[in-house]
Amino acid sequence: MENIIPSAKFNQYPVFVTYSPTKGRYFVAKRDIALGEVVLKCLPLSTAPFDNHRKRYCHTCKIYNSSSNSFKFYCKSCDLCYFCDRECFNQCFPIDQKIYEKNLKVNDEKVIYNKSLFLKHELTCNISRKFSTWNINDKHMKSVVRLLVQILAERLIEKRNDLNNENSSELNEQTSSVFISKNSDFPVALKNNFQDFLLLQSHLLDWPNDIKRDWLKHEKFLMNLLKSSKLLDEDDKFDDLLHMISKIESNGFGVYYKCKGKSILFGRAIYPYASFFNHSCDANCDAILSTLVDDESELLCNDKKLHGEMNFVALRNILKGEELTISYIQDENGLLPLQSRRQKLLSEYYFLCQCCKCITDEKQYRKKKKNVKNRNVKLNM
Ligand SMILES: C[S@@+](CC[C@H](N)C(=O)[O-])C[C@H]1O[C@@H](n2cnc3c(N)ncnc32)[C@H](O)[C@@H]1O
Repeated sequence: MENIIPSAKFNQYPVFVTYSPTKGRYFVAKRDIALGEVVLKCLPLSTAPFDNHRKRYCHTCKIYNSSSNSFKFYCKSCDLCYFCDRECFNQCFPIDQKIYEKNLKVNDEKVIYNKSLFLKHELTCNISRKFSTWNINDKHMKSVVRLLVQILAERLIEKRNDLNNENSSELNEQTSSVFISKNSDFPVALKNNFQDFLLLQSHLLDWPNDIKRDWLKHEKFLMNLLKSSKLLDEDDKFDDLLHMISKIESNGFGVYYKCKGKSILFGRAIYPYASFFNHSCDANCDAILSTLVDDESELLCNDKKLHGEMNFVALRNILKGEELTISYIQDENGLLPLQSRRQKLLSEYYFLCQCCKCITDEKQYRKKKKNVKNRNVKLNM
């Protein structure tokens, strides 16, 4: 748990990671940070739209187009991966690669097919098709397993890469990047690999029995499914998978699009480095996804290479040495009382919130309680 991520990883950003026994690892400001400043940019390790949103979510560039009923390009085999245009389709299916290379260019920069995307799809297409036979209505569980499948595929690709003694940096280079751009903005978004995912915190041991029981009901189906696709290692036990599932649950980000002023959740994603943001009920940072569309369904960001990228932005001026936090729960106006906030975080994330606001509120609550008790004692005298 004390595994601290080397600061060098965040060289370009005004942050570093440190550790506290009560809250684990967390981000701290390396210098004063101004309101609105981007403190971190990350690319997803894996993303999973909910079933009813998959046809409007581009598997390659990660755009969500709420104004489209369904994208025209998709994998007819798994019916899970949809693509906003031919260009994105060809990133995943290099069959048309020759035609593609001849005809397509983005801003005069050569666009190459994404080897990692292609390999991952090859490894998971079969399993995605078999998913339709999974008798479960829980969209949360489904999206968690979809993320798990992609993460296991990532593990296999990285392992094969090591075995083949290939230049792993070459594949890692392509792991999360969609379009390779010569003049990408500085600082560039951070990419992650399976080892980064392994560093994340699991709360499996804190799970209530009913949650564990729910997952155990599906043990046979999931183990068979994963074994048949060769995504499992020989020594993988269901318990190992449950730890990964817990990592996904405790560290996953909801991905939203905007419609009529409301944020609508369309899936989940894993951004391992971004998972070092602890929660605060008075957070000083917020996560913004480049895939967002505004009320008129117009894309806020037209640059394909930036879709799926999560930007973390300062919500106020932050002093050097301050902890950087985001909010895991929705409480826009800060109206939820201490008990409700803590209860929500306990039931959804399995931890007792120790943020500054909760600690201050708790002290006030105790003081009030003590005063009432003293008053009652006096009245009884
Ligand atoms: C997304 S991770 C954040 C990074 C984490 N501290 C670590 O070391 O990996 C979420 C976990 O961090 C801890 N955490 C985050 N915010 C916290 C808070 N306000 N109070 C106590 N623990 C917190 C909890 O264990 C939670 O499950």
